[in-house]
Amino acid sequence: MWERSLVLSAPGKVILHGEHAVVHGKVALAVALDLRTFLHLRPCAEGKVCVRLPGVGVVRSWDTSSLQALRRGVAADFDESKSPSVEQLHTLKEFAGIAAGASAPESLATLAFLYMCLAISAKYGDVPNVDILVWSELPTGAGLGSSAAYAVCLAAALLMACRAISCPLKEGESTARWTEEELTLINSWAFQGERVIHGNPSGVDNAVGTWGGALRYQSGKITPLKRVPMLRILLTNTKVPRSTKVLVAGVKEKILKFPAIMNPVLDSIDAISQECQSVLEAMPANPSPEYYPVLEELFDINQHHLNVIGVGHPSLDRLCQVTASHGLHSKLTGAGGGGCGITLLRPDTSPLAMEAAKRDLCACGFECWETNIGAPGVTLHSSSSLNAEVLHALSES
Ligand SMILES: Nc1ncnc2c1ncn2[C@@H]1O[C@H](COP(=O)(O)OP(=O)(O)O)[C@@H](O)[C@H]1O
Ligand SMILES: C[C@@](O)(CCOP(=O)(O)O)CC(=O)O
Ligand SMILES: [Mg+2]
Repeated sequence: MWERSLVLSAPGKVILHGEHAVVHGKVALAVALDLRTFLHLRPCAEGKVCVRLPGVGVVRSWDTSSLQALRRGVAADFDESKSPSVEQLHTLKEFAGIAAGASAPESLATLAFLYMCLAISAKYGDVPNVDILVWSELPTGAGLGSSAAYAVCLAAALLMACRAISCPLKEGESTARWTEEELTLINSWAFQGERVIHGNPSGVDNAVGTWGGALRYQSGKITPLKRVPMLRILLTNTKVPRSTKVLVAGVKEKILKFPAIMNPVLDSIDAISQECQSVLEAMPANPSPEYYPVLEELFDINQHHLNVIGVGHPSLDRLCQVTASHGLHSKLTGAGGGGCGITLLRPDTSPLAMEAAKRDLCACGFECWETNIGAPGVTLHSSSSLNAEVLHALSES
């Protein structure tokens, strides 16, 4: 029963190779991050739907009856396989008092919530009386898939609230996950949320948020990587804000303008992803340094390609230069245009060299930290399993 208060979470992701190209049908390799978005779901007694999104400054509530009426007005063709239409989004914006062209984080987050709440409830029953709080360990709009983690959490919570999926947590268990079939449903609704936020997402980010681990993604086909070695990755946030939607649209424009020039670049990125997959799957769990020169060269080549397709940024160039001065190789990750870069750390990278690189990156105003990759996908938590930080966020709400 979901009637009790529940917490669920979904991870962010790092794209190793294939960002942007994956929107155009090429292969991407992506891994789940150990930074997560959390959602607290509880029933709202007074016939209301309440949503609090402290990360983007949203506190909204609506009467369930007004959402029900709104749904009747726009619901006819809600389906997890259909893109949200311009008309539907227009109606929802008017209802929520969001300006037509608004692209601010709070507007997109509210719109995604409203769309998913109405669409999921239209398919599975009445608009549920829910109180939803979402908070995240992920920086927003930095290339680590915060939009997908948000959409995956919303999809799982709303599907549970509408009883379209089970509440898999058994008495005495600290965490639980859903069946493959239920995860497929969560993923397809999360993709709709990503569509509201991104316009034209590939689906790789919500796939990682749903399934976790490390996977290859191409045109909706999700294949877990056979073997993933212990890769050490340094993540650096340049803190330069950017919008995935705008960057993805810019790449499309460039491809349309120069197809003969841009398509070979996308093919080359595809080949990089495939080459990287072969290397990773051939590597032992604790790889020796001899595997690294190829991985490093693939990072360098892809970073040049991403500049060619127009998603670089001076802050990312700086990041690459600084790490190169310490013998380390980096590329942007996610949509680029600022946001985060990843740096491959070798097994023989000395702690001293890494500290020096970190110090120089911080001196540029960047924030950096070492990450663990391959985290689990969307997960339901018992309150006893939540760590102190999560409990603190809950108690503050
Ligand atoms: N914790 C959150 N709460 C509400 N909305 C969020 C949250 N995290 C992300 N979002 C939504 O996702 C958008 C950022 O998505 P995007 O530009 O794709 O960047 P990224 O996915 O790389 O973080 C935000 O503008 C906001 O609408
Ligand atoms: C650029 C892209 O490949 C990844 C975007 O990731 P993010 O939103 O920047 O975390 C777009 C997509 O795959 O939908
Ligand atoms: Mg995103």
